[in-house]
Amino acid sequence: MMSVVMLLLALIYPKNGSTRFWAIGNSFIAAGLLLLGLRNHIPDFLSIPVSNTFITIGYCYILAGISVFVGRKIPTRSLTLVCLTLFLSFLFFTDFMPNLTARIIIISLTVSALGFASAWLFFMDKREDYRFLENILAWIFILHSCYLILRATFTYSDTPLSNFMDANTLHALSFLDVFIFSILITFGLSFLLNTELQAKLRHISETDNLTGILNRGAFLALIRSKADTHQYPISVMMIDIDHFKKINDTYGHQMGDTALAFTTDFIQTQLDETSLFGRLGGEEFCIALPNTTLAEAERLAQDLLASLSSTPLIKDGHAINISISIGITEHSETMLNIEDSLQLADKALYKAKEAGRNRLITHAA
Ligand SMILES: Nc1nc2c(ncn2[C@@H]2O[C@H](COP(=O)(O)OP(=O)(O)OP(=O)(O)O)[C@@H](O)[C@H]2O)c(=O)[nH]1
Repeated sequence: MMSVVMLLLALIYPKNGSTRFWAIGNSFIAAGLLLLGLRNHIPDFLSIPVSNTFITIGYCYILAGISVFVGRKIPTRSLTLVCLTLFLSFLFFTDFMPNLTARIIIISLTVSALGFASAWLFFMDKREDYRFLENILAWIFILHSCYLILRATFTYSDTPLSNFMDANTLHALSFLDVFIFSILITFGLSFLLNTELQAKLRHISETDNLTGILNRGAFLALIRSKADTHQYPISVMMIDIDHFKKINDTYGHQMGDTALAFTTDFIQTQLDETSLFGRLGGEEFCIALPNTTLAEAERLAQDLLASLSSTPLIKDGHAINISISIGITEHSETMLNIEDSLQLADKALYKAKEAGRNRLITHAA
């Protein structure tokens, strides 16, 4: 049933690489358990080596899906080696030296190792959006793996088993363990997909698709939240590209777009990670610098003006000089709201345009 859920998710999210791996993984585990349950009704080859290899392949696929999800390379070679080794050792302990105890220990330790590796991958993922769910999933894998180690240890110290179907409660509980594990993991992974989808939607709704920086709405929301957390003084820089219409008119709209992206990238390289940078619309941008005085912001603006005007955009055989005008103000505790400060910076920008462009004007309170 859980593999059907995963297959449905893979159909709903066809572009998501991890879902496909998880769906295939769950299907292999389900097929392996089915073959295992048909013991005494089908040839031993199918109900022992093949079934256990299927289960192992299933866990390998789940681990591969997690690797894709967390942005790591799939350890294809190691996983293939694990499956091959398990298959051959199961063949050996089924046909050449039948030994149920050895088989239980091998499958338990193999699956628990894959479980620990999966948990490790989740723990190593540092993305905040997924932290909570990934920790829960990691612990589900760890608990499942610990149970399997317990099973291997008991099997090793217990009297040798001759028939799996006559095995004690710990072995019988394995079916329950896999059942509960599959349910928890399927739900956990689908919640994770949902969180990923939400994060993608949020990113799309907050990002300006031409420049990749914050759009107007997201920028204003973020700057308001910085003001709420009292990261004073917050210096605000309103920036507008000079004679941008001329670039569009002379070189075409596409070159205009390139100039916007070029200017954005240029400015972004001059900012540190505490700065907020957004495109307010057209060729107008805004930078908010929390915990930055007016004097520090002015220094940064001067550097920007000087370096941008001496770095032409080179494209299609053209060298286009781009300059910007900047209006700056400082938002302090005594001011009513951040929108007023943005307006003051905008007025200063207007003055910079009037004064001849390619300059900065400060609005001092
Ligand atoms: N290529 C391109 N052009 C845009 C975009 N958004 C706005 N524009 C154009 O930007 C131009 C802005 O022109 P103006 O507001 O007259 O300003 P300007 O030519 O930069 O002159 P000043 O600001 O006074 O220096 C308009 O022609 C808009 O059509 C965009 O996303 N891509």
